[in-house]
Amino acid sequence: MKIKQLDVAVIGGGTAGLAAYRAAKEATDSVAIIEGGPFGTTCARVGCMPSKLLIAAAENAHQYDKSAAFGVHLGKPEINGKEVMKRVRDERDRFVGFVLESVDGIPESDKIQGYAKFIDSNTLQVGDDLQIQAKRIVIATGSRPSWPAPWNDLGDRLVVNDDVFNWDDLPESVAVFGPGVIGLELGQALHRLGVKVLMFGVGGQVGPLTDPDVMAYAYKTFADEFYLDADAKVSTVRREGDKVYIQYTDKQGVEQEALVDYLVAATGRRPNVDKIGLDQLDIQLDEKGVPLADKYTMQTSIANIFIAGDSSNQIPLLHEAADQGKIAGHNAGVFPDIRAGLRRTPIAAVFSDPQIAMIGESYREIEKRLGSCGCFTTGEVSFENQGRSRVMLINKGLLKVYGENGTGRFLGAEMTGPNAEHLAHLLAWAHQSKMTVAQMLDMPFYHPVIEEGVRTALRDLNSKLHLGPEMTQMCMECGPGC
Ligand SMILES: Cc1cc2nc3c(=O)[nH]c(=O)nc-3n(C[C@H](O)[C@H](O)[C@H](O)COP(=O)(O)OP(=O)(O)OC[C@H]3O[C@@H](n4cnc5c(N)ncnc54)[C@H](O)[C@@H]3O)c2cc1C
Ligand SMILES: NC(=O)c1ccc[n+]([C@@H]2O[C@H](COP(=O)([O-])OP(=O)(O)OC[C@H]3O[C@@H](n4cnc5c(N)ncnc54)[C@H](O)[C@@H]3O)[C@@H](O)[C@H]2O)c1
Repeated sequence: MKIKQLDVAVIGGGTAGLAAYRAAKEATDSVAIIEGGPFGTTCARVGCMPSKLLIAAAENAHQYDKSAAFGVHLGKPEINGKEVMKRVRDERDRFVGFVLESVDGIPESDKIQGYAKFIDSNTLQVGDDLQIQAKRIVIATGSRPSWPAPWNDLGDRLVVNDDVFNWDDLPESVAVFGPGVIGLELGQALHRLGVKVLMFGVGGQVGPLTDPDVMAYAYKTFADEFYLDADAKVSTVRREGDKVYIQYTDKQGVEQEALVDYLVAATGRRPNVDKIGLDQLDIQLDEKGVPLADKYTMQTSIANIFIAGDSSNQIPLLHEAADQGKIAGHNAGVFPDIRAGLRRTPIAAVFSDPQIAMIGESYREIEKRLGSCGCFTTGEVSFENQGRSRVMLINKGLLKVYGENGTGRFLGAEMTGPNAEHLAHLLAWAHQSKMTVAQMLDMPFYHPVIEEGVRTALRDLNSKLHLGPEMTQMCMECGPGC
């Protein structure tokens, strides 16, 4: 058995692991990163980037549906599935290439290929013939898709996001299970690219939303475009030849049968911490078996072990993985003199159409914290009559903004609607700056822009907080349709 001594060992060479490696390296030269699979990151290989590439193709195909309303008749698009998937794969490979270039810049002696498992809180077994003795360890092992075990009988007809981005061609039909973030993004994109899509959820949940009004709006909008039952009653799922047979009761209560090419499982992801030997450690775990960690230091209940990224089960998003990795790596490097790192205002965007965004505290969190004392108020705007959105024919959406009674502090927002990815940044920056609703309204707003919709929601909120004047409907002082 080969023994390697290190100050810091980072398990996992994804976004969080690479950030942790770099941060730890600033404090000590004795750092290594252990990767069990290929380098390249989930984001670039099978996550953020290929999903946005597929969506970009779908948005282009969708222009055809929209243009006639402007009097512009483009003709029915011919969608070449092979070309669509080739661009997705080629561009995906470019993004992976950029990551690999940066990994190439890491000295070979700092990179260890193999799957790591804890033997004790300072020792890792990597493969059969290497043991690493590390003073500090960062767990950055990411997450993987999870699905109900009986679906394994579908064999290669059961696919997850990783498989979709490797397709050579588009299939004719799919059933997407899980109208969460991945399900909505992939399912709607496939639908717009001409694939027949059935989408099934459980319990009525749509996307990551927690505000019931915004969720109901989003549900109706997506269900108007393709078959979506967010609280589906599916009685049979089985393989039939090269197809998947599905029996379900539709939203009208009628028994239906469908044969589709694939079942796309988008039923959530689980942190990769179940096979890394945590049972060898006396470490505190949450109800899902994930090590508990301080959100500001990323330190677990074992002082020399840190965790970052999707494996921490905190906020499974790319920028959070990078931030957490930096914090965990820095603290592993300077241990025991650890520091609280910067945690930014939460921001999340779903790249569906209309997009979905959440900023700051969610409605559910605010309701739990302030609901019983009646200490918060909600303002809202519908984008249906919002001027700029109507001009562009993207006038679908609802934005709800939440403010604290008395102080007028902006607490958070949930929305589905046009340009949500951009509006979310405005709102998140205001939230992180701890602005009040009145201060946000002091900021400039151009005309005619979609941001004027945000101003309407903030005015509504300020008025309901009894901090601003009554709302004037159809006010003309800032231009038509503001
Ligand atoms: C389809 C999809 C779309 C997404 N879109 C977005 C988006 O638009 N915006 C956004 O912010 N986020 C998005 N995400 C989420 C984002 O991709 C993740 O939050 C982020 O990539 C997590 O990074 P990570 O470093 O924690 O994990 P990873 O990048 O997965 O890295 C973990 C690494 O650890 C390795 N590993 C695991 N176990 C071991 C072990 N025992 N030993 C050694 N190595 C090990 C793995 O091989 C892997 O390389 C998306 C995710 C998916 C799946
Ligand atoms: N745009 C983005 O930022 C982006 C895009 C994709 C993924 N992500 C990240 O990846 C994470 C995982 O995404 P996800 O979509 O897999 O998880 P998710 O938790 O967002 O959605 C899973 C959905 O599946 C449903 N579900 C669970 N079991 C089911 C079953 N048996 N049948 C039908 N539906 C079922 C759940 O109710 C939920 O709606 C997200 O939380 C997000 O952090 C982010």
